[in-house]
Amino acid sequence: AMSSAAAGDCAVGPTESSVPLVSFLQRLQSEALKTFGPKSFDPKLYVDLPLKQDLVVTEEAFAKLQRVNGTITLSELEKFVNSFFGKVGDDLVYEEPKDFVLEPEEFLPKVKNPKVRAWALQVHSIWKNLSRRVSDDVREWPERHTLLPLPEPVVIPGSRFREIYYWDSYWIVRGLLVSKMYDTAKAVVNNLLWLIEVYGHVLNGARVYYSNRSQPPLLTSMVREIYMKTGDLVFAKKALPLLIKEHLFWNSGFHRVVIQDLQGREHSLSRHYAFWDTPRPESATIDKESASKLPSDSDKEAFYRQVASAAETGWDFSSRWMRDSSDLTTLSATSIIPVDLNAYLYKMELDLAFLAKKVGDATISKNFKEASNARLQAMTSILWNAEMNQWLDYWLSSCARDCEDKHQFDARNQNDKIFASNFIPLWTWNHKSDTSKHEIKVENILESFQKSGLLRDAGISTSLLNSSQQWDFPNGWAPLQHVIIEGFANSGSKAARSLAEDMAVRWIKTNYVAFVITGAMHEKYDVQACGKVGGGGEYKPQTGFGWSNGVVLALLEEFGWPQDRELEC
Ligand SMILES: OC[C@H]1O[C@H](O[C@H]2O[C@H](CO)[C@@H](O)[C@H](O)[C@H]2O)[C@H](O)[C@@H](O)[C@@H]1O
Repeated sequence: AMSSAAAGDCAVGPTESSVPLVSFLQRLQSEALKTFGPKSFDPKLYVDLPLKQDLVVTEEAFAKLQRVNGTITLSELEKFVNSFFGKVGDDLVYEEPKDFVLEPEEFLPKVKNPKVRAWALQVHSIWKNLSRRVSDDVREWPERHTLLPLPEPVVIPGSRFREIYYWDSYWIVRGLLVSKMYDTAKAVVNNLLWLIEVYGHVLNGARVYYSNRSQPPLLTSMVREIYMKTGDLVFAKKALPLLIKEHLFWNSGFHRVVIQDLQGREHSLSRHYAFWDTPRPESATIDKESASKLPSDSDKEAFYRQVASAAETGWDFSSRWMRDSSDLTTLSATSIIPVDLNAYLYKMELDLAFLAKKVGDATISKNFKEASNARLQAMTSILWNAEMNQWLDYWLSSCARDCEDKHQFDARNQNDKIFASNFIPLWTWNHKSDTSKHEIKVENILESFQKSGLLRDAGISTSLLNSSQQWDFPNGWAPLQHVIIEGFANSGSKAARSLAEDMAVRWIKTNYVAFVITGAMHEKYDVQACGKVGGGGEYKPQTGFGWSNGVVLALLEEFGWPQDRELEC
């Protein structure tokens, strides 16, 4: 057994170098922690501060600040921050979305209950609060900002997440489509496409310090959803080459892993891998503290890579990526072939085949259909577990000499712990073609889900273990509810559709009750009781909140709400 992330976890690899502005802001961040103390300290705030003057001038003034016993005094630091920086968040200015109307035409036609309609309209109106555009200052002085100069208006998750995020955007787009805000949805996507143009992949978020990694890849899904609603072929055509570039990012280099099955067939699957081996700038003080017990610099570097790679999974953090669920330094995200990532990539391949066909490129379409077939085979051979009737993450047993080496399949390496992600492939599953070929039966998956213990009074839990990390029990997250509900709803089974509706009702009710109690939509909820908000993890729970709003609207659109159904729990 390996005790730390360093042991054979494929953690030595390419790294990006930090830009001078981020290195300086990180120094400011660690000084600020000394001066202000840990109470209510959010390290991200410091790397988001916009500079008023050039870095050299700011650094000179910083070096001259007075210290007492090695610590900058409170008044000195406050004065310095006020004089040399704009307010955090000033780099993204409020922008009224042009396609927002108070009550869109044909809004949620299946919602018959007036109280639910009224609340849905309130949720819809939150898009106005979450809409921004990059300030002129960022365009004029990009080197003074960690925010990237995105070309079009954005919609943010909310609170400390004051920039665009990759996978959050999928559910934001789904919600915007329900709100008939097609131009705003296209603008969100155009920004993400711009990131591919500039960096070769979609970044975790639109800050320069997020460029070392991506997040769960759902951009083709966004383009496809928008195309389905608008029929805009020009939009789809423009997106296609960049989406193909993104596919290559996830299927080459350190993201690609080859595994040979017991019949000797080779399968290519993907994993998460960040190009980073130092603390995450937005959480550097926390990462350094976590790494402090590791013995050597190389152990620390390996740990930092695992931390950043776990952030790429979107599940930061979770016992899912840890060898010992009580010890964060055992994070080993690069040693796992994740079920959800490969399900999203399977969908990416199907989406690319679909979009290519629409724009008239039969060869590209055929190539991606073949790629999707190959991934389906790979997922069935390596990740599917026929006894448990669910897909399981696969642990890579060694890194061998380098990460390009072939791995040999060993059934004991499937992780038999229950996570919500074990059921995500159902979302991308074609119940007409995929089931018959592989003897994977929706009814069996449904039974295994019902027995799993994941479904609680107020939604689907992320896992069964309370590790105090935020992507574990008892937290329920909107994106996971949505893909599992949609997976069962569209699975072709009546029983599965009925469970899906039941889960949608639980989720909508808990969001509503928490909204009434707190006046806000939340980033995560506690699935143990209706109206309870989530917790755990390294930052204070946030409100806003992009994906929660999007999922409520999307579920209401799909299932509606009868006149006589209560909204309270
Ligand atoms: O600042 C800590 C981490 O915060 C982000 O992760 C969380 O919020 C994101 C925005 O809602 C969400 O996409 C992610 O799933 C959450 O875990 C950020 O993405 C991390 O990179 C960052 O280190």
